[in-house]
Amino acid sequence: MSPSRFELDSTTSSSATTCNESTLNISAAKKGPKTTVLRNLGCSTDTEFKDILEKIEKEVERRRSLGVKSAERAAAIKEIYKPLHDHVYLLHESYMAPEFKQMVDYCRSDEASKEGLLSLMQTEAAARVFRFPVFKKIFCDELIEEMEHFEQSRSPKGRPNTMNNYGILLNELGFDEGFIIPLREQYLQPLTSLLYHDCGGCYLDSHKAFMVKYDMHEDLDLSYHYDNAEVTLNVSLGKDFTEGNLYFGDMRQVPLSETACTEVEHKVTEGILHRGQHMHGALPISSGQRWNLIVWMRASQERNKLCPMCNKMPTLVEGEGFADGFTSDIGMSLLQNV
Ligand SMILES: O=C(O)CCC(=O)C(=O)O
Ligand SMILES: [Fe+2]
Repeated sequence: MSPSRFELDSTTSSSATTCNESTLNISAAKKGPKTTVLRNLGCSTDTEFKDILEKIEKEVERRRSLGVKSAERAAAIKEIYKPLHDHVYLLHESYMAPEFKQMVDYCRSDEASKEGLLSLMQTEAAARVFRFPVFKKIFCDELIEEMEHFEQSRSPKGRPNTMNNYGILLNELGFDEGFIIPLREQYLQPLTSLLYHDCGGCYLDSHKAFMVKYDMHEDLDLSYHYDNAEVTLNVSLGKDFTEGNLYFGDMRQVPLSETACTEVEHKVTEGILHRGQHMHGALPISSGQRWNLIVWMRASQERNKLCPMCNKMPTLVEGEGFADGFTSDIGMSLLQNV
């Protein structure tokens, strides 16, 4: 039986901790040390406090309802959406680049070692950032066609996160069972076990998968950030575009002043594998349209101990589907007693 999945209680994670508690009593909060964050952000008058607290409450509510809204969209999509290419929802080896299959076969073999795998890979593009062919071009084209068909449909659309306004959440379309789960379990985990054994690569047990899309008239780039993931796969699917390379800095724990960034070219059909906590961003495209498949892979064994987003012991509430990839065997009451 698989354990239930949990998400972060957004009312108590990172900056929301201070802010949510402040909502209880603005005047009292203004006197306490917990408002330092808001003060440092320039909040000093009653009106400013009230405004910011309203915004925070709205954001907390938005995050709390994400799972339920997503499940509602998934149900509506199942009901009304007619796929263009049914076959792209089921992972098949014929979609994969031969180099990728060779790497996976090697990793599944008894003599597999990290050094052996590295010798099969094209490059280590930056520190522990690996680039290699994943899919055949024909499959990449069909997957984009399916996304465009979906985008044009009247189905509701879930966007991946606040930084990405035009991407598509793949679980809502029904990609998890037949495509992303087998890709993660049978093909990616053999690689990540060797490459990222120190950050959960051996026991990735859930994910969040989505498409990102950049276009001259829409989003052009993605700011510097880290992922809510232990390990991330990012596959360039097309279409034709210029520029839009990825860049990588250092792990998020390293101060920006001590970080030099490395630009990594990302070619269509190739995947880039990196640690979720490795800071990165996407440079603006200068023409065309760029689509990427992003799989944020999670290891509950890692994140149950330390939340990768706020670097604290997580405080959890029960969530829909994979939620944020946390699990619990000890029951909600204990988890919420923080
Ligand atoms: O656009 C890209 O290639 C990067 C996307 C990314 O880093 C993300 O969605 O987390
Ligand atoms: Fe990212």
